[in-house]
Amino acid sequence: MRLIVREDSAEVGDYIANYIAKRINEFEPTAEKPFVLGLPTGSSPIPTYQALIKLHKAGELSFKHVVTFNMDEYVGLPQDHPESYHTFMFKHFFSHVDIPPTQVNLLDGNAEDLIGECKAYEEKIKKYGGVELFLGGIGEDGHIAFNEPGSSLASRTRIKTLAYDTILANARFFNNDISAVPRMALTVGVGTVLESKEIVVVVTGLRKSLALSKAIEEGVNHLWTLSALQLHPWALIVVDEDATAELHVKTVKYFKSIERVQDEVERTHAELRRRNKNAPKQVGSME
Ligand SMILES: N[C@@H]1[C@@H](O)[C@H](O)[C@@H](COP(=O)(O)O)O[C@@H]1O
Repeated sequence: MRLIVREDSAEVGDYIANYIAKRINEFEPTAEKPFVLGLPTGSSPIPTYQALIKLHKAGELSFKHVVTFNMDEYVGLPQDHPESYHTFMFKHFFSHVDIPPTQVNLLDGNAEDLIGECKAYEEKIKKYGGVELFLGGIGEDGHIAFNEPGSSLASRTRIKTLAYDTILANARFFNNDISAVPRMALTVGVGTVLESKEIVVVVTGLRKSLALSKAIEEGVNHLWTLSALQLHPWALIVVDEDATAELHVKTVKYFKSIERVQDEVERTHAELRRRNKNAPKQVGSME
């Protein structure tokens, strides 16, 4: 696992957007071989979406051959409700880029057969050959998507009852009216996320600092579902300084030093490739 620390949420957003853009561009997606991208909602990924939109408007990134799968959606909230994740995604991202709406996948929290909806979602992901990169955010209790504490680390897309803490945390989006927050959601499982080729998670703000320390400084534990990332071969967490508040100074210094060494290695390789086109493209990884 890699941890990248940036000064604030705007820098985190820029870092992740550039990272995703590089992955998509290197993949060279086509209609036959689209790039499959998993996406989250929440306030933390908004700077990433803004930075991705900027890259798109600058002509550096296209979503024409990108297929997206969102992580989760509330159950029972009308699709056009201002706080549905469907509305969120179009408002903050999809409406500003060139992704064809037919390539956007969101769970339908109003489906008559919710279990069937979850099953079909998993099947559709499989049909595309799996998710290439899953971008995620976390809740204060360390949940990834809506995989609340105690979720099976092998869980798949399913209906989930929300933890009371999450209902409280999300009440800010419903005029602080706790009773207006849906009690259930459809969410991809921890197992679904772990199956993607690569995972990138955004963690910003002091509120998330305890969850971050539990997830990376302690063992894999279903009470902090983000910790399951430790089992993944290619996981990256990008955080701001505030989110590191509960980490040991040693941990932060360690991950910062790895980033410095990796930058140096990449610069050396870029220089080698400039001088000798036959130099190997791959440099060592940091996972
Ligand atoms: N289900 C979503 C999560 O997927 C998201 O990560 C979390 C964080 O939201 P925020 O970034 O606003 O703190 O919100 C909800 O709980």
